[in-house]
Order: sequence, then structure tokens, then C-alpha cells
Amino acid sequence: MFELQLMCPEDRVETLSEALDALDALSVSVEDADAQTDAEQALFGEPGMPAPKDGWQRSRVLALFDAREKAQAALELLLVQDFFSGCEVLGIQNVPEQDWVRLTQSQFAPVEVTSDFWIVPTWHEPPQQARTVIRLDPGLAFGTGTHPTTRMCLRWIAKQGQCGIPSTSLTRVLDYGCGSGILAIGAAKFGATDVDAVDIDLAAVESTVLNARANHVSVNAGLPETVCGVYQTVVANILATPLKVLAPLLWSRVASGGSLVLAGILARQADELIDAYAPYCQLHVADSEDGWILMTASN
Ligand SMILES: C[S@@+](CC[C@H](N)C(=O)[O-])C[C@H]1O[C@@H](n2cnc3c(N)ncnc32)[C@H](O)[C@@H]1O
Repeated sequence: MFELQLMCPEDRVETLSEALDALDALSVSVEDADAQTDAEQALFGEPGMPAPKDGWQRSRVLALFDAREKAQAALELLLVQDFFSGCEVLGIQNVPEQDWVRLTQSQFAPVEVTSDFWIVPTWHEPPQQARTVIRLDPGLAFGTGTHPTTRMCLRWIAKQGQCGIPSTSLTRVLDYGCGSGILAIGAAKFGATDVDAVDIDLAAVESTVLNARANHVSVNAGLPETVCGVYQTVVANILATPLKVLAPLLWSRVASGGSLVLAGILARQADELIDAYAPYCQLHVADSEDGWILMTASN
């Protein structure tokens, strides 16, 4: 493989990426050229909100071709385009053959939720002390247990029930924004008897079905409109903005005596969430990790 490496200002990122696509690049990736320096810019997007920017002030655009001649031909065509002024050619690099599957797998080790509750990829043996295990490989949907927000939700779930002994707060559980289904599967492993998992992304719904099957638990996965009735636990690990918009809907699904568990919230966003949910319930911070918080409320 050969990588054509270009530097490009923010306003050309979209055009240049599309042109590389049209020139038969196998893949195009865009990186912050100032990453790991003082000039690094963090760009965060939230679902339902417009992208904060097309790219970074100085973006490195990397296009992969299966032959050096193809990369060279694409470059020659780009050099005569008006939009290419302001862009810079960094070179064409040989990308050595690697065992990409093994390399990817090596980046995912078992994740500890509590000392005896672990998320374990299928290519690893569970650690000896693991009494409850979710088997999960990284896939198209979010949720491998490596993110603190997921771990905090799982810790909360683990606290509610021990494996095989249903606790009343885990009778009927709704995982709203299920991604890989990891929270729904966790709830089922800790004794939840009726678990619904929903997501706006069909790929997430499909991942949840497959992951629940692989973990031998029963989870009803679907789109948000399939939610029905009330639940002893409603857990939603999304992000602050959608969680605020979803406040009336999520709270309306919490049964009397039930709990609402919210994650995807930065510590500095706690007050915004408390205000948004104030008409319905009183949220409080129940856990925190790496600048992220878990907020809960009881009905
Ligand atoms: C951060 S992931 C969480 C995945 C998993 N529950 C976990 O804890 O790791 C958020 C998920 O919420 C979904 N999502 C975002 N907005 C949503 C909405 N308004 N309704 C339902 N799902 C939503 C996304 O598609 C994504 O799969």
C-alpha cells in the first residue's frame, strides 16, 4: 500500500477528501497536523448538532492507494486544480504490510469494571478473578467498556444485583442509546428479567442483537419508538445535549420507585443537567471518573 500525504487548510478539507475519493483512494483520513503540540485543537461533535468544523486549522490528509503509480497519478491531477492552491505535498510513503487484525486485537485487553466483573474480547481468556464476564469485541457500535461513562453505568448496575439474583431495581430495564448493548447485557447478567435496548442507529440495534446472543442473554433491541411502558431502571449514556432534550421522555419511562441513570456528562455540565431535569426529578452526581460524571435520580 502507498499513502499520499498532504497538508491542507481547514476550508479545503472537504473538497480535497471528496476529490481523493473520486480519484479511487482506498481510504481517506484527516488528522490534526498540530496534534500533540500546544496548537492542538479539540473538536467535539454532539449527535443532532452540526459538525463544529470541517477540519482542523492545519489538517493532514492521508489517502491510501494500492500502487505507487495510482498515488502519483492522483497527485498530478490534484496539482492542477484551483482548490489545491494553499495545500502542500508531504510525500508518498510506502505502508509496510502488517497483520492488521492482530495489531487491532492487541489494542483491546480485558477491561475491569469491578474486581470480579470484566469485559473480555473473544480473543482473550477471562481473568481468574472474573465471576461475571461480558464477551464483547469492538465493532461498529459504541460500547466496549473502555470509556469511563460505560464503566460507571456498569458499576451502578453491578451494585444493584449480584449475578443470578434479581434485585427489584433490575426487574425491568431500559437501555436508551444502547450502542453495542453493553449496558443491557450487563443488566441481564446481573439478574434483570426484562431488558429493552434502543438506539437511533440501526447498526447499534443489530450489534446489540448479536452481542446479546453471544452472551446468552435475552435483550429486546429496537428503535426508540419500540419503547413501551415503564421500567425500574432507565439508563442512558448519550451526551449532555441529547440527554437534556430527552428529559421528559426518559423520566416518563421511570416506574414509581425506579431509578434514572444518566452518563455521557462532563463534570462541568452537572448544573445544566440538574436544571433540565428539575421539572421532573432531582438529579445528583453518583460517580465520577476522568472528568465524566454519572447522575442518578429516584422516582
Ligand atoms: C455513547 S454511546 C453509548 C453506548 C452504550 N450504551 C455505552 O454505554 O457504552 C451513545 C449511543 O446513543 C445513541 N443515541 C444518540 N442519540 C440518541 C437518541 N436521541 N435516541 C436514542 N439513541 C441515541 C447513539 O447512536 C449511540 O449508540
